[in-house]
Amino acid sequence: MESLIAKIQQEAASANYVERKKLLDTLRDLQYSIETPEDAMQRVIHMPSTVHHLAAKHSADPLLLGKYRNSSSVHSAQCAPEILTRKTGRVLRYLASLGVLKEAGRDTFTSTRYTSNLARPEIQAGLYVYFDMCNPTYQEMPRYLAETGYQNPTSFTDGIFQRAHKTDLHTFAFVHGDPVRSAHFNHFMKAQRGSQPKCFDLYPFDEESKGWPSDKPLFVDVGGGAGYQTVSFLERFPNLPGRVVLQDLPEPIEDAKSVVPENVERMAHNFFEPQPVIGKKQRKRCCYHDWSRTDWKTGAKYYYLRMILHDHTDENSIKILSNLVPALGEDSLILLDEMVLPSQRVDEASTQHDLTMMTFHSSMERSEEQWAKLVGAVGLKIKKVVPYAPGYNLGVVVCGL
Ligand SMILES: C[S@@+](CC[C@H](N)C(=O)[O-])C[C@H]1O[C@@H](n2cnc3c(N)ncnc32)[C@H](O)[C@@H]1O
Repeated sequence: MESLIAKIQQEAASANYVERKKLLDTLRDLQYSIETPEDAMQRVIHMPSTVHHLAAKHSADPLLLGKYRNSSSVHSAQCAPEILTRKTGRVLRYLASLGVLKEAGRDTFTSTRYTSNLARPEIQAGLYVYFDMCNPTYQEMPRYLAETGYQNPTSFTDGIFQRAHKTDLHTFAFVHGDPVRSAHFNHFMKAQRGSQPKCFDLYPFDEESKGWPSDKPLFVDVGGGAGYQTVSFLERFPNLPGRVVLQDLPEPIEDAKSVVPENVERMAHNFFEPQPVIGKKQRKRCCYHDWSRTDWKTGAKYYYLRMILHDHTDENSIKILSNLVPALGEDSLILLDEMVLPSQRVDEASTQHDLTMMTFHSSMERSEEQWAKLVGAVGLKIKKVVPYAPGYNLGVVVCGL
């Protein structure tokens, strides 16, 4: 057994990220293949809430995970007497049984890799979002689907989320209407796909924007949240010419103050309204003496939308895209940084994201065929699709006129 474990650890240490994911999937399947029915049931019935609950809701965050955050190596923590009451002692024991902590000896717990992974602030924010907002939607889902005849939900204001949270607000109005929820959600976006490759590693932004005038908008992060992607873009390409603009609803734009550098233009903008960043207007010369009367919009080079349209039904996505199309110039591109699902054998994480989209927003993750149909509906063409994290089905769907 020891040599088997050592061999697997060795494999993991030398694996690239695709191989590592394959290894994780294989180990999971191996675990399932040796479970009894009761083992499977016990794991499943506790899956959605316990770790989230402990890590996100009660004192577990500051007292437990926070305490072990920096203790990935030899640090061993004698638990403070106040959290070694019978009740919290039972919680620690439970977390240790899940591998979240390691029980090194009587009343002594040390961290594991799992501890420090969960203790990262942006991951804590994600656990909070799932515990606070997602899990109730999963509990509501069976009832909602039964009542609506197992149709795909499509309502923005009367979907599973609204029934679960007893609100008629659309999801983002609900989220940003509460400062604590809004802050957690915005921070959670940093964790989303945080350790996977980024499109900025692969997409040829530098090549494509050679010669772009420095007074024109280069990169507009539409619905960019608190700006974590804008920051990644600038870290990867600090010297590209042109303006960089971050747009979102007022609350994330406020949060972005402490995230993005000062040279980023922060702009509150509702993407259901016309895109205001259209660059300079120029007059187009048709022939030697004749200047056309028509103003020629130059548009920004990139309108970048990461994980935006997956939050929306086709109907609303068409509205969002329609508000971008008039801003486009000949050289403009809309970059949809999204999942591009394969037509079969979709992996666990992607199907989980898809179901979260269903319960949160009545929306979905899409395949390339679905993307083509969607952008085609507003007269756009897919120019290319650039996959950048194949194991996770992430890609940039590049669209233009
Ligand atoms: C899934 S998050 C993605 C955030 C960011 N693009 C990222 O990848 O980190 C969706 C974002 O859309 C924003 N959003 C929702 N409705 C919006 C609207 N009507 N106008 C502008 N932004 C909106 C939310 O505030 C949120 O920041």
